[in-house]
Amino acid sequence: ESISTASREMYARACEVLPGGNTRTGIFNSPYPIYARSGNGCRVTDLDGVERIDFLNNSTTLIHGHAHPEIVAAVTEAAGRGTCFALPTEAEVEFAEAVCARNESFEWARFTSSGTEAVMMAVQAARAYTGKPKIAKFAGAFHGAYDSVAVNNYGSDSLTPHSHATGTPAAILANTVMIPFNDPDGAVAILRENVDDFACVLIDPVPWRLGLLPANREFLAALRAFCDETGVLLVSDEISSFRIGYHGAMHAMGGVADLTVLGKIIGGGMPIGAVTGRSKFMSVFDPSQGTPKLPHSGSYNANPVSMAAGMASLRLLTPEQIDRINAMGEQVRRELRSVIAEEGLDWAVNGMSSLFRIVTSTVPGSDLSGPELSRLLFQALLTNGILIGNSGLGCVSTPMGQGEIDEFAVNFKQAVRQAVAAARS
Ligand SMILES: Cc1ncc(COP(=O)(O)O)c(/C=N\OC[C@H]2NC(=O)[C@@H](CON)NC2=O)c1O
Repeated sequence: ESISTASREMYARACEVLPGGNTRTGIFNSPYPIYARSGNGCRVTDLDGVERIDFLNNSTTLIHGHAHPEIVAAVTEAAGRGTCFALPTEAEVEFAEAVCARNESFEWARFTSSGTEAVMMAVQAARAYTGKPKIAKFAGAFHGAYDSVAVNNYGSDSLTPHSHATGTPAAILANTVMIPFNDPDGAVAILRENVDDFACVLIDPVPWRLGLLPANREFLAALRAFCDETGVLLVSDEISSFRIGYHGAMHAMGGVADLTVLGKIIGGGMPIGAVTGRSKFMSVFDPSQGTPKLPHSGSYNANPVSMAAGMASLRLLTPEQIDRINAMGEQVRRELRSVIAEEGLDWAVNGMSSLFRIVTSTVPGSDLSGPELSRLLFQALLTNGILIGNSGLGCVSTPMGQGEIDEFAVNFKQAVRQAVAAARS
């Protein structure tokens, strides 16, 4: 049934000028997406004026929700003094100081306008520093649209490289090696097969496309030991997982990376990406000693509006706030699990800290499994006042309180029943 008349009409209009009316694959939903009109705190309103609690927060970007007054004030003030310059600004230095203060391995930082670009620059920095061509990534893990890493990034554990970007040259796939997650012996054995060709290992310590299950400490220790022994760089992509602790995901799990990629929450809702890490590796970007090994420009790199929004976002993200949303995240996972148990379903609710992911049945052949059921659940939640990702991804934001969690639990029960009924009809 039509969830939103205005969105359906807007979608028809969009299809005249955008491929499939879309400009971001991850948020396309058939028969048409719901269009946002506005957001305020932890609630988002669509073109029909329907309000929902936003447990997706732009795929976990908006850790302080929509239109946080301090972030809006910072953006407005910065924009009023000029949105971008072909000159560096104090805002870039101040924000780099704030980012580097988050983790002792963040000696130098560098900014981009998206996480995808930051992953690309981190991989290129590893290749520039080591002179080696190959990179290793985990089968199924998502790291954005850069073609060297957009390989096996939809959750499959296949170790055979395949790209979802049709037409990616074989030479790209030849330099991207798949290794198995949380399998120290399996991963290190594959790495040793081409040890002299590797620039880096790229890991998201809490890979949400792999079900949002964290890397275990032994696994991280095995990767660190391999990298220390061989000089292969360990690159931690914490674009989504940095929020799990004040010093980031690797730190929270006892690991140490050589380079760390950041994005999403550090930008306060404005376009952002960052590469951080040991100065010896980051030196490939340094132009002060002559032509850098790795030139990297970008018209909006470190633009003062993103810097100001990022400063406000990090300032608001105190250890106390992180502890509070992490406790709420634990409560959300507990509430959803009890609903699933009451309904007699074998679904899982994974995640840690303020992140969660609802994974429908993993029993092979179950009629209540797979992406189709996740989409039915997503649609049912939309008609029950809740927004989560179409793959079951969600997160808690700082404007939330007990009321939102209680409302989610009640509406989730209704949505689960509707989704199961629809799956069985
Ligand atoms: C670990 C990781 N690495 C790199 C990126 C890319 O950063 P971006 O260019 O700033 O989007 C991301 C970005 N986003 O992941 C979620 C993304 N992927 C998606 O498929 C959909 C998920 O919707 N449920 N929407 C999204 O925004 C990431 O999580």
